[in-house]
Amino acid sequence: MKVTIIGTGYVGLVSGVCLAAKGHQVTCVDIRQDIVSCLNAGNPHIYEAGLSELLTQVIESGDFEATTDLTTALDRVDTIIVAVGTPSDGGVIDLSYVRTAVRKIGEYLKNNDRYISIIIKSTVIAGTTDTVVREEIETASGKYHPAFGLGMNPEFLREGEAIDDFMNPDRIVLGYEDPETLERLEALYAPWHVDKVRVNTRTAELIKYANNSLLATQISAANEIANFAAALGNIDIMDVINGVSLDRRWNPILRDGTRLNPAILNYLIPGCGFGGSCFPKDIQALHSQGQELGLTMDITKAVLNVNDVQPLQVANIINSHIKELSNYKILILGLAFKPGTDDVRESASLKIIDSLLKQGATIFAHDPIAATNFSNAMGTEARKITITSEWRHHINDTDIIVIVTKWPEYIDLENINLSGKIIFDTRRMLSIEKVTGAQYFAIGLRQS
Ligand SMILES: NC(=O)c1ccc[n+]([C@@H]2O[C@H](COP(=O)([O-])OP(=O)(O)OC[C@H]3O[C@@H](n4cnc5c(N)ncnc54)[C@H](O)[C@@H]3O)[C@@H](O)[C@H]2O)c1
Ligand SMILES: O=c1ccn([C@@H]2O[C@H](COP(=O)(O)OP(=O)(O)O[C@H]3O[C@H](CO)[C@@H](O)[C@H](O)[C@H]3O)[C@@H](O)[C@H]2O)c(=O)[nH]1
Repeated sequence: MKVTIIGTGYVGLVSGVCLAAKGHQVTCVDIRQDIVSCLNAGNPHIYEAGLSELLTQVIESGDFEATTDLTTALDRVDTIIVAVGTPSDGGVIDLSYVRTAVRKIGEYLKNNDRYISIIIKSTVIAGTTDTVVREEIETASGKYHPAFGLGMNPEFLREGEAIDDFMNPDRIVLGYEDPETLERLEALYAPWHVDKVRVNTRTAELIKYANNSLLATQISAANEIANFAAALGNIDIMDVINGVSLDRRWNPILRDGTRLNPAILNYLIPGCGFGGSCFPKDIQALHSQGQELGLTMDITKAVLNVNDVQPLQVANIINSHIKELSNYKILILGLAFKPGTDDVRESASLKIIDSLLKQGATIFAHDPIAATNFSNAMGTEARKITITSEWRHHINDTDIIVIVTKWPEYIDLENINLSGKIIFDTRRMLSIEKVTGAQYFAIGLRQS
């Protein structure tokens, strides 16, 4: 099947190469010529494990091409996927990229009588595809749905595991407003044999938000209890979480007496808050849409409130031992919002470094792949910190080491003599007993 994808970021590019690897002929469109040139040369502009190899493979098989030429890309296909960004504009979803992309499709349809299905993959608030998207296309084309098709196929990939998530999804949600579009979605995902959920587009949209919101709610709830444990003292929140997770409703006991160990139990680790390109903006968008509907959205608001201040726990906990940080050298390990990605959007490191700089600390910072993106995100403030590619060289020279991103290489800290230092493990990466000589700090742990 031939398919065009508009927007070639984390989602559009990963979807494009994976659909091509499954045998579809994919054209990816982006407005940025630099991205398109890199992709056609086989070089992804983002980091994802396995992406580079898969891109080379699908270019060589002739199943993948990138272009800035939307018209030619539309000439080739009857199915278009829209995967442009939907950032937050002061807490409200910014649909301008989606509007622009679908308006251009509408302008194309004005002079073209083929039946084209437009499928939104971008995360958009419930009711967007069957109102905003439909109206943009109708206004620009002068044609009315169902003269064209409308679908919504939310994406659930996690950065760092994006290829594997796309190739082996938990389920595929096929949102549709007309039977022809459902047929095309079925054909597109025919190579995948997993649970498929067939619903209208606004249900598909809300499945995406509910999924992210319920995960984020659990993170904030766990973080609040972690802060409680630390405030009371002499409790390690990990012992509490372990105790709770033996409830059979969290972790069922199988007939042979073993446990099911659901993935959520490895996922949920109290720390310095959720970041990334999705949770913060999506939870904000859900909150503001709920308020527009006249709802108070109290839980959603609380999830955001807890998360906003959670990175500041790092400075707070350090300050409970050291009041004045201006003579201290601090090494921040990890700048990406999570391991396996170079994405720094809403990374906890941004807030942690900002709070420590305000106290006059000297900051060294390391990330194996996200340092350049982080520097760009900090802007002129980046001049106030030293970004290093050799974190081990700075150990002797620093007083406090803060692990913010769980990059596997930082486990080496268990084998390094850290005498006299503070190690702050915000991701519970290290075994406390293996940290030699250092004072071990973590969220949800205050040893008396
Ligand atoms: N990043 C993730 O892990 C993830 C996972 C699931 C869903 N999503 C959702 O998918 C959407 C895309 O996210 P992303 O992280 O891939 O975004 P991104 O910012 O990485 O990529 C968006 C791309 O769209 C391009 N673009 C913008 N307007 C365009 C236009 N009119 N024509 C062609 N290209 C255009 C941009 O140049 C950019 O390359 C968002 O709605 C996001 O919420 C993201
Ligand atoms: O107990 C936890 C678990 C996660 N996080 C943080 O939560 C954020 C999100 O993590 P994760 O879900 O692994 O990464 P994303 O790549 O942002 O993926 C989420 O957002 C995507 C975009 O919507 C969805 O597609 C995925 O299903 C959803 O997991 C990261 O900052 C994590 O460090 C915590 O702070 N504590």
